[in-house]
Amino acid sequence: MTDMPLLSDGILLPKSVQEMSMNGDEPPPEFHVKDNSFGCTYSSDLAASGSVPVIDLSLLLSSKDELEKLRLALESVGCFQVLYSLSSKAIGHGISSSFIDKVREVAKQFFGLPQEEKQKYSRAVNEVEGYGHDLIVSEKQVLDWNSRLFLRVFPEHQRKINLWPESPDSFREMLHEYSTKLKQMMDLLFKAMSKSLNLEENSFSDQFGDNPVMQVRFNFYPPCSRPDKVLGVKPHSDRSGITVLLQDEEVEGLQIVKDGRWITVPVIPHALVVNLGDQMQIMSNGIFKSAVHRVVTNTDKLRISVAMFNEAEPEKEIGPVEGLIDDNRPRLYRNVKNYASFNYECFQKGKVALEEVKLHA
Ligand SMILES: O=C(O)CCC(=O)C(=O)O
Ligand SMILES: [Fe+2]
Repeated sequence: MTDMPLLSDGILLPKSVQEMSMNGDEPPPEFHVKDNSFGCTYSSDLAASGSVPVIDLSLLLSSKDELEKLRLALESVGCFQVLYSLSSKAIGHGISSSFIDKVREVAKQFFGLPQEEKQKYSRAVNEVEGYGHDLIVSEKQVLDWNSRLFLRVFPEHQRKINLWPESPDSFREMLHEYSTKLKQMMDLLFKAMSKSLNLEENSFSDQFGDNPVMQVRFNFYPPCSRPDKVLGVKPHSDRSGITVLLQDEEVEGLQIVKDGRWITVPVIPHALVVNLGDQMQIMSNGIFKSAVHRVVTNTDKLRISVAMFNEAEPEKEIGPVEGLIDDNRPRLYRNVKNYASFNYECFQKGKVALEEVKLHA
């Protein structure tokens, strides 16, 4: 690692994954997966195309069966796909397939810009927002084979608009519209999740506060010559309440753990993937599972995904909802504030945040 630039709190490899991919370079050892800490062996042989429940958003608040399907999905894998209808009127949140095509197109155009242009939005040291790659912050860390653009979208007054690309032209407008629509969808999902557990509709959203944080992450995974050794994203669970993920329109790569095995989340037209995050696992007193997931690489196709995350206002304390604590199910987690920064501290120490907030009997 001698000729790598040394930053005050992290090391950046001299070449971006995009450059290495274009040159056909062998990924350096910093990217090689050795093992993982989630009890699943890293082996692509284990990955099977398994089923992930598909839920119709337009039925969620009116159909008991659909609500039951949601609850079962969240109690088992913490992941489902949600169909947004082709007709925007049918749902009310106004997501049409042509708008989804636009989001994908704009994301593709951004990642297709020359490196110097994208560097304009590159993040400052120790600041998570902006365009960039993994920094090495600990010796044990294995790097992810991706570039990404990470931005805060809500609360609106906290947007760092100078980090929002000016090119392509429609980027900012698209992102504002996309995040507004997804906020509505997340509100609806929070209500449905409460209802599915026989709780008051606002049980989860009240804990998130009036101005919950929302962030977006545009992920770009270039082809990789060693998919047997290198992951697009290592196994992790999201720190969010929920994550709504727009997968690439044709290239699969996302896998989740189901019954101790990795299964591929298939690409379904007109569907968004919903992953439950740690904050919802905490608020549901462990009834809902934060989905453990990863992204695999492939040798010849690039893949783009767009992940939208919500989290509680940092100064609000979150914890298990009272109605979900009883003698049979004692309180599993302590209350916690600012889970985002707590999660990052744990990551730097090689610890799992969700384990650290667990109450041990
Ligand atoms: O690219 C994907 O499918 C998933 C990305 C992901 O897990 C994340 O951004 O947290
Ligand atoms: Fe994730």
